[in-house]
Amino acid sequence: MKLVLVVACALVDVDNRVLISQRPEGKQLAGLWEFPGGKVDPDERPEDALVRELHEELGITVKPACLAPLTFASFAYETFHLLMPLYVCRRWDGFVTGREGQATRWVRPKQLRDYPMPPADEPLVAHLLDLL
Ligand SMILES: Nc1nc2c([nH]c(=O)n2[C@H]2C[C@H](O)[C@@H](COP(=O)(O)OP(=O)(O)OP(=O)(O)O)O2)c(=O)[nH]1
Repeated sequence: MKLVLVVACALVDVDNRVLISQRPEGKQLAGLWEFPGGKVDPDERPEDALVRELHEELGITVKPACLAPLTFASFAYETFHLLMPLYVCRRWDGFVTGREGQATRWVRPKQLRDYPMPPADEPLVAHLLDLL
């Protein structure tokens, strides 16, 4: 099966809340809450891909050095296998705005389970609860 590399980020604010965003209608997994991020382009460094996606999706500027690896998801979807490193980031410039029409929310770690997420993401929540 095709392996797809997607990078994702848990942005954490000063109150230890985590940013999630809702996948827009029309996309695969629409309506589910996910960590911002996206596919790594061929020849692109994962950290650079995440910096690019965070800027495109949320309008913030992040330094690659401010991305700390936390854990990863490995999940077999029907048509591809997702491998998704999850980084944590506590420092960025700018204000978070859903630039692609997506809803965004700052959520306390304990409340993450109240938001339906893609199946690949569910095991990640425990790691955030441990960390935060
Ligand atoms: N960004 C992100 N993607 C996730 C998460 N969990 C999860 O299963 N995914 C999946 C959904 C998509 O299949 C893929 C991310 O790709 P994407 O958002 O860049 O691409 P897409 O399918 O929306 O659209 P496209 O670029 O193929 O047009 O990873 C998550 O927490 N964050």
